[in-house]
Amino acid sequence: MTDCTSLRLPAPAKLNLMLHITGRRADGYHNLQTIFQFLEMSDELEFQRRNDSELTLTPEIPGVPTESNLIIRAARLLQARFQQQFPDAQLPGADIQLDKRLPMGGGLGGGSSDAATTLLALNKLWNIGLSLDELAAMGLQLGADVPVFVRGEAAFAEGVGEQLTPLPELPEPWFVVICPAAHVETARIFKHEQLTRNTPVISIRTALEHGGKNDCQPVVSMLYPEVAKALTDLQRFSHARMTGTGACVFASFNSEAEAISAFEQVSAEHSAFVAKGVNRSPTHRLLFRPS
Ligand SMILES: C[C@](O)(CO)[C@H](O)COP(=O)(O)OP(=O)(O)OC[C@H]1O[C@@H](n2ccc(N)nc2=O)[C@H](O)[C@@H]1O
Ligand SMILES: Nc1ncnc2c1ncn2[C@@H]1O[C@H](COP(=O)(O)OP(=O)(O)OP(=O)(O)O)[C@@H](O)[C@H]1O
Repeated sequence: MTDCTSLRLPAPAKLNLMLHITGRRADGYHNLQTIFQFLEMSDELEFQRRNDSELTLTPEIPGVPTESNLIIRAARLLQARFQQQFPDAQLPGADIQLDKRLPMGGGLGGGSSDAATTLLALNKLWNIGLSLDELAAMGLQLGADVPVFVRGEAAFAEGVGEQLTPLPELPEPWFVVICPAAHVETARIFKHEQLTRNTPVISIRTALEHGGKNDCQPVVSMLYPEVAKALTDLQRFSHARMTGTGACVFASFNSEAEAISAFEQVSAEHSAFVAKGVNRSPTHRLLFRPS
C-alpha cells in the first residue's frame, strides 16, 4: 500500500428517523432506541500530515475554542494511542481544514461526524492500523453519536447509541430538512423533567414496520416555538419529525422532484435544504472504495 500525505473527506449529517428514550441510567445518561440514516449533505475536511506533532485547525469555529473542537479532541486521542503503540516513533501531527456546512446544534450530528471523519482519516494518514471497532470505542469517549459515523452504516442503535445493528436495506428517500434558528442544547433536553423516559423497548422489526416517534419532540416544541412552527409548516407536505434533540425537522419524499417542490414552498419562510438519505456513509464510500 502506498503511503498518502493528504486526504479530503466528507463528514455527513445523520437523521434520527425515530428516537425512543427507554430509561435513565445511574450515570445520568439515557438508554435510547433510535434509527440512524446518513444524508448526502456534509461538512468537508482536508487533512495534511505533518512530520512534527503539531495539530492545526482552520478556520476556527466561532464560539468553539480549538482545544474543545471535537476534531482536535479526536486527533489528540489518536495521538495518545499512536504513542502507546509506537513509543519510539516521532509523534505525527496534521494541518486540518474544515469547510463547515452543517448547522450546529441542529440534531444533525455535525460535530460527531467531524470527529469520526478525523479518526478515520488520521488512522490512515498516520498508518496506525486500528480497526473500526477500536476507532468506534475511541469515538464513544467523544460523544454518543460518534460510533455510528465511524462504522458508516445506517443502523438501529441501543444503549446510549453505541450498540449498533446495521440496517443496509432501509429505503433511501429524499428529505426536506428545515433548520429553525434555534440552538438546542442536548443536555438541557435530557435533563428536562417533562421528558418521556419510559417508552417500552421494542424489537427492530417493530421499529422498521411501524416507525416510531421522537420522545424529545414534545419538550423541544414546547421550549422552542420556532421548532413547533417548522413542524406544522412541513407537515402540510409529508409526515414531519424532529431529528435528535432538534432543532432540525425533516420529512421524506419518494422523489427528488416532490422534495424540491415542498422545499420551494417552505424556503420562503425557513432555512431548509433537500438531501438524499443513504445507508452507507459518503465518508466510507470514498475511503473504502475498491481500488
Ligand atoms: C440524542 C442523540 O443526538 C441521538 O442521536 C444523541 O444520543 C446525542 O449524542 P451527542 O450529541 O453525541 O451527545 P453527548 O455529547 O454524548 O451528550 C450530551 C449530553 O446529553 C445527555 N445524553 C446524551 C446521550 C444519551 N444517550 N443520554 C443523555 O443523557 C447527557 O446529559 C450528555 O451530557
Ligand atoms: N467540529 C465541531 N462541529 C460542530 N460543533 C462542534 C465541533 N466541535 C465541538 N462542537 C460543539 O458541539 C456542539 C454540538 O454540535 P453538533 O453540530 O454536533 O450538534 P448536533 O447536530 O445537535 O449534534 P447531536 O445530534 O449529536 O446532538 C456545538 O454547539 C459545539 O459547541
